Amino acid sequence: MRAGADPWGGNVLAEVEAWLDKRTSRAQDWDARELAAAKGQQRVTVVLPARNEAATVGSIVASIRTALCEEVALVDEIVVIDSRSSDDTAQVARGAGATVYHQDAIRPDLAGGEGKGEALWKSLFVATGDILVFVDADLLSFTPSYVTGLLGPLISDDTVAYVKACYDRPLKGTPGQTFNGGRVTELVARPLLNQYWPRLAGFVQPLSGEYAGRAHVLRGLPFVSHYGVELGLLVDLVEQYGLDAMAQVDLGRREHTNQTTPDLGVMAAQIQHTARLRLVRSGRLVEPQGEAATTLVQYVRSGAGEGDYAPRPRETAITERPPADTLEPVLV
Ligand SMILES: O=c1ccn([C@@H]2O[C@H](COP(=O)(O)OP(=O)(O)O)[C@@H](O)[C@H]2O)c(=O)[nH]1
Ligand SMILES: O=C(O)[C@@H](COP(=O)(O)O)O[C@H]1O[C@H](CO)[C@@H](O)[C@H](O)[C@H]1O
Repeated sequence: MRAGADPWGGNVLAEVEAWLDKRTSRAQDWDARELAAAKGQQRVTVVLPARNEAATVGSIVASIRTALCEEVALVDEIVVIDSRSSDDTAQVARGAGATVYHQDAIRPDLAGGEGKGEALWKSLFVATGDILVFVDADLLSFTPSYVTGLLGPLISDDTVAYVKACYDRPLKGTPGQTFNGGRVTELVARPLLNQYWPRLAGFVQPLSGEYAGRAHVLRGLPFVSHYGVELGLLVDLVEQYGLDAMAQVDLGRREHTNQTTPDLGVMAAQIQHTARLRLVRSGRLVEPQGEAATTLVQYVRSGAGEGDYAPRPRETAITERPPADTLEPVLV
């Protein structure tokens, strides 16, 4: 982050200001061929969690395979975790060159996990990379520079454990805007992080679905289910490894298949539950009256007549998987 005079005006911690200068880079700062030469014996796995992404997963996988496996030997493995898709995500991903696993077929002895966080946690049991790069499978703006940029800080600096993407996030239907996307980021995650974890206030896109980390670090962390996974990882990483072990890379622009606002309401609740449970765990919040409600009642027109609405209860409870390294391996 190239700052002139202090643009922050003392509004962020001095540690964050220094971190932004030291640990922020851009995708164009990193060259795939130079990284391929520099990575040495380290293996790189790109993991795509995918639920009903047949329309987009194939082009993302093919783009990575062509540019970063065939043309430049930077990526060693492309894994797609089929997260209970009802379309032909798995077939499309396999046809594009990915190794596809169904999330419930990985460690079936460990039943009961749900959502994106479960898909990512299960990937830890099958990905063979020393460095894992996570990329959403619904991206409409993907380029191989997303992967190269995320790998740059990790391959070039052993003291970096985790790298998060940042980018402009336009939202369909609001031309000319660059920050209307990331609605849950702007309305829920960023306020929560600024209030309770100000050391994380330097992450421009704390919920971005593109990030990378050292596999042994990720296997030592719990994974929150559903959409709590990104916030949970950020909080646990800064508390266990410190801010200086984390970096962010500007990938330019990110467009993806946007969910509806009510569906993002469920995501928001899951993220709020994640933050609340981290605050309770650290003793910063006391819940005298027991658990917070996990049913979110939304409303739809009942169709019966003016003013008639039907409640639409949505479950927002989260669970958490323990660090993968704490589990006994199973003999197959
Ligand atoms: O239960 C789930 C929910 C989501 N995803 C994947 O996680 C990524 C991000 O999810 P989504 O696009 O729903 O979130 P958004 O980007 O809209 O916030 C996408 O590749 C999804 O296919 C998944 O693997 N399992
Ligand atoms: O950043 C956000 O607010 C949400 C929703 O983005 P949009 O409002 O649909 O652009 O998207 C992210 O959040 C999820 C929860 O952490 C991540 O899993 C997604 O990968 C990410 O796209």
